[in-house]
Amino acid sequence: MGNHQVVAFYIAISCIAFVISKIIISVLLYKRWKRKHLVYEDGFSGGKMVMFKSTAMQSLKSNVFLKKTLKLSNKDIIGSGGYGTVYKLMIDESTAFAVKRLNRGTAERDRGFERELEAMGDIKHRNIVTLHGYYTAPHYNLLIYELMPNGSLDAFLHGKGMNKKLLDWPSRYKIALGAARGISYLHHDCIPHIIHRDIKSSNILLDQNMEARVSDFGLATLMEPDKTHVSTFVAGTFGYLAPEYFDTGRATAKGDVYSFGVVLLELLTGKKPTDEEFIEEGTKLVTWVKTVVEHEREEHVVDRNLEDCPLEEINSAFNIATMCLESEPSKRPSMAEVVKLLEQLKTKKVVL
Ligand SMILES: Nc1ncnc2c1ncn2[C@@H]1O[C@H](COP(=O)(O)OP(=O)(O)OP(=O)(O)O)[C@@H](O)[C@H]1O
Repeated sequence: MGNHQVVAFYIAISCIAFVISKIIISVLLYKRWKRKHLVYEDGFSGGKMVMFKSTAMQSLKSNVFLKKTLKLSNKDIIGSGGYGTVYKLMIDESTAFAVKRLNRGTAERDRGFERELEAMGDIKHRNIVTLHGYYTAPHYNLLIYELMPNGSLDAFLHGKGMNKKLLDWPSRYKIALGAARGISYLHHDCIPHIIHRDIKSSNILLDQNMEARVSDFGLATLMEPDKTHVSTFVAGTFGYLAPEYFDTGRATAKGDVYSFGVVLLELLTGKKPTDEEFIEEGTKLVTWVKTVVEHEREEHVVDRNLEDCPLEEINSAFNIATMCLESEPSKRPSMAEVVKLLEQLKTKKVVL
């Protein structure tokens, strides 16, 4: 064999080895995926259900689950948002799930579904709602979550009639700290890091122990490790959006910090950032509170139901909110720092 033939032989061997190794890796990855997921094809509607294996799902019979999911109707609705309707799926006396239906049709809706799967697929954290699986059919998609029996923080604080319930300061503090821990996990511990982009009180759900769980990842954006921002179309909810995001469309972790600051103000004042009273006056909850805090008159904005609570703690919480709401993003603390500040507030190590 001449020199050229030897080189060609080695190149051919390397190529074949490369292709075989790729095939083996793909098969192993697929096997791993199959081990973690249960897939049910529904021949009737042309849909496919994928459930993530977990202890909660272990005892469920696939056909019962699929049948009940497909039978959901208006009487099962427990909430609705701009992107979809949420249903309560009762499997038996002791097992229930929340199912969010997203109608297909626009690219943006399909993207929201994909984003939610990309961001939530592998997340397990006590302050983030667990996604148990999904169903995809030609005209709609379903996301299957853990059911949060106490609904959303928004309904607790601003619900009408029976839905509005009184929350004392220890409960509000626990919710603030839990939500901060959930967002901090997304920002600092997930690889790639995740920016939520729609932190607000209706996306903070409450479990049976009134522990906060961050939900709704329909706008979430994964961050490449070397990036500090992602340019997107401006989305989210008026009243919670950071000013720089509104102006430039650059989504950063500091934008979530700002939105968290608004939620903290909501917990302290009991006021809704999207209240007509603010919109009519052409102002915002943030501007109103900042002016009052500057004059050290926090007691004028504190929710009446918190009037008998430790003033020192309330004032420190106001100061943490003010830090999160700095107009200059670099002056805002990171979510990890916010968690520390909130923890120190209770142990009284911090005087802000
Ligand atoms: N896992 C869940 N358990 C219990 N209730 C839920 C769950 N997920 C959502 N909900 C209820 O459904 C409501 C609507 O949720 P959804 O995420 O669709 O909309 P939103 O966050 O209120 O608004 P938007 O999607 O427009 O930002 C929530 O406010 C909550 O009351």
